Amino acid sequence: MAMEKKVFDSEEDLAVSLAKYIADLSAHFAKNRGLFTVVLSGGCLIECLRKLVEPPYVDSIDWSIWHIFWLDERVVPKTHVDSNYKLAYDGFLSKVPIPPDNVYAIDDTLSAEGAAEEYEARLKHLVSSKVIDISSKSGFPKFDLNLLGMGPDGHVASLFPAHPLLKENEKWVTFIKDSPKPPPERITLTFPVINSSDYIALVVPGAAQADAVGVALGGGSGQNGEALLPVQRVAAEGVLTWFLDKEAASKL
Ligand SMILES: O=C1O[C@H](COP(=O)(O)O)[C@@H](O)[C@H](O)[C@H]1O
Repeated sequence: MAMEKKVFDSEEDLAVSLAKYIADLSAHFAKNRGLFTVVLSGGCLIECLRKLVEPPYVDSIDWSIWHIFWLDERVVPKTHVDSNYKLAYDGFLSKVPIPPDNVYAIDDTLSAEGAAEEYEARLKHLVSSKVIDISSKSGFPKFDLNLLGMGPDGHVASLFPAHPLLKENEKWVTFIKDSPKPPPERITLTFPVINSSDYIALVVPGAAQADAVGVALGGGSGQNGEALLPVQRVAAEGVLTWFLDKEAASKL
């Protein structure tokens, strides 16, 4: 796997560079695949996408090829303030002409178990219809671009430090009922799926994440060499790019 680290003077500069990175990948996949599968997380990520919904990108990107998925979701209605769908819709999806049929939200009418099973079944169907590729290396679904955030404790998606779900290596989608960060019930893609992505952007602005960035990029590990933080388990089949501002990078 190739890994790049970009550190920006400000969160504004990070957002500008992230928009160009995503627009370039969209053009690349438009040319090579005719489709662009993009996974969104919640949290700060959506705010960092704000330059994509402005000129020149809002008018120059071919939004018709985009297919949108969620990295994780909270078990709440789509209208709830904690919903990652609502966050993405309000801040991004409502501002760009992605075809509504290409937006694959996690079902908010089901239990955590039910929603995870239903999303995995939907992903399998989309693999059969060739919207999503399968990784020839891992056998798991391979998204074109996975846009990840990271919490101050180093969690990514709804995969938290020292939680047994970190080691899930069969399911594509799973659920958690004891998330240390509220709300407790969530649905999440698993590490084998995340790590089969062609491109991953780890978008981490702000001083609150500095300690975790310091451990992750400083190579900190536990007694038996195991990763201390969930974010240290992130890898991409293609390229993993860290987008940091100088506050987030202050402990490097
Ligand atoms: O709970 C969550 O947290 C992570 C990180 O959020 P951030 O606000 O620290 O960026 C987020 O990526 C995930 O999607 C979300 O459900």
